[in-house]
Amino acid sequence: MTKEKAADDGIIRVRGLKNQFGSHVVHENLDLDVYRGEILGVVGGSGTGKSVLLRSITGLQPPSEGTIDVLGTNVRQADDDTRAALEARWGVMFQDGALFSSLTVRENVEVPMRAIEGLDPDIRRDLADLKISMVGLPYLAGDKYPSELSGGMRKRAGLARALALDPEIVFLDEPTAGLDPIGASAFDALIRGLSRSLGLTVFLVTHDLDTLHAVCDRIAVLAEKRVLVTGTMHDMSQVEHPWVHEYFHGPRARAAIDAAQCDAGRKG
Ligand SMILES: Nc1ncnc2c1ncn2[C@@H]1O[C@H](COP(=O)(O)OP(=O)(O)OP(=O)(O)O)[C@@H](O)[C@H]1O
Repeated sequence: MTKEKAADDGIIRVRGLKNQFGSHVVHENLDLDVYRGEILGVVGGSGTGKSVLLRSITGLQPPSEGTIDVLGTNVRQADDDTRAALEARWGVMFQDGALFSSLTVRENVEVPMRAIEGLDPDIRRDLADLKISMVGLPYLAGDKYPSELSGGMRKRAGLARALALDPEIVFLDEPTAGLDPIGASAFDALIRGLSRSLGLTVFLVTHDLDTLHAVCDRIAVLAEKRVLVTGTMHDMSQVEHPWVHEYFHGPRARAAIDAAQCDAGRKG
């Protein structure tokens, strides 16, 4: 996947985005393209506005300025019906899974499906169980409440809910945060496998260098209130900007490169 992708492959197109809270300008003149079928990793220092960007694209955080097109629809100008139809074509997984604590995992996954008129409850239940198994949770997890699950299982449940309506795009906010390294690698493999098998486009906010190596086709770096640079991991290693250089050449970056090479060696 390269920066020269054809414009009609663009599935998300952000132009001139501005987000401001009081006098605090988080984004200014931010442009970003996400291409169909790719896994885009969004990185940047703490407070650079990665989550705000995700929330702007998904309509949860109305920006001060700019245009946001998703799947050919201008998100900011869409009427309620158009927005509802659009929201059915994407799924969002928030950091903590954002599950309803009073519902079982299966009931949580069924929540987005309740918007489908005339869907038989038994079929809805079966579909929810299918999503639960797709994310690698044991069958019995469907009957459990979020509080009865480990952090990693809750994240998987959150992903199952994001996949409830067979979306074309999934937005993931720090999916591996708080997981141990083995759990994080397993989650990386799950994201990669689902993206490839379902043809999903993935917008993935992360701090996790291992995830960038293992999962992402392309990286977008947020700095100086905008998307400073986009490209492959290899492209990132050539960028001279101080934050980008430190992030992609620091001790953690070297450890992640060693781990990725080790993994490639095992597979090869
Ligand atoms: N609703 C809000 N009201 C006021 N300020 C906000 C609001 N949402 C976000 N911000 C501010 O916007 C900035 C960007 O926040 P955001 O959570 O997007 O950063 P981030 O890059 O995701 O950070 P981190 O990597 O630490 O999660 C922060 O300074 C935050 O305090």
